[in-house]
Amino acid sequence: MELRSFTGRDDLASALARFVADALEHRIRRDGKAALAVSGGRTPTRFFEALAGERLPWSDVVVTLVDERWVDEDSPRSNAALVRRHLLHGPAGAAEFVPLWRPVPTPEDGLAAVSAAIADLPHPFAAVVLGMGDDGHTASFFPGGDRLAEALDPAGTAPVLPMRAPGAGEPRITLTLPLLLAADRVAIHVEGDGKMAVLDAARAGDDVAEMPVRAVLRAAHPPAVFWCG
Ligand SMILES: O=C(O)[C@H](O)[C@@H](O)[C@H](O)[C@H](O)COP(=O)(O)O
Repeated sequence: MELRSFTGRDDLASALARFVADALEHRIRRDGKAALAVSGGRTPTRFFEALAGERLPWSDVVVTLVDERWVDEDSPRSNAALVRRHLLHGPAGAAEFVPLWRPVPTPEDGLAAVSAAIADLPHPFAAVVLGMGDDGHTASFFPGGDRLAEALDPAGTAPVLPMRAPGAGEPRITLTLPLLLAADRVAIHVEGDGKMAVLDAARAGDDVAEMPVRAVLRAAHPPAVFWCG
């Protein structure tokens, strides 16, 4: 992995926004459209606001999520609601947004529709921004996840899978590893000394089932890790 360290959260947010905006501009110049997949959780808010301030041809950008909790957008746990609130406003509101949640009871019920919507996006993605949990999960690749091996299979062909895991809270839906790693640029965004300790532990071992983020750290085209203390 390539570590990019910052002294403050705002500096990190600006640099990550530029890293993503460069990738989007490049893909738009080449293909006319570009897709971006972002993570939810608590970390990305500042980055979303910085990215929303980038001058981009936003109507040529499609935004989706790396993963989603199976909750409607009124829930405080909805990643889609977070993206709408902090990224898709002002000029960035012209971007198309493809959410991963559908108003059906389970991720299995929504899987066909979500898979079709993801297949329709411009591929490969220009950029993917991942987060990381204290248990070493990334996207919804959780330790103990019921479909973890399938989601991490480098030869897997499903773009999207449901995921249930003890540490996941509600059922989830996630883009799969090969789709994410095919992106032009992959970043992992982590903040705080605790997350750096988790990253160090991940780098020190091999067992992907124990810390699934290892599958991303060891990718042939390794991610850029954006970190600040
Ligand atoms: O929906 C989610 O939960 C995420 O996409 C997930 O993979 C997240 O990136 C990590 O759990 C880190 O979350 P925090 O930023 O809240 O620590």
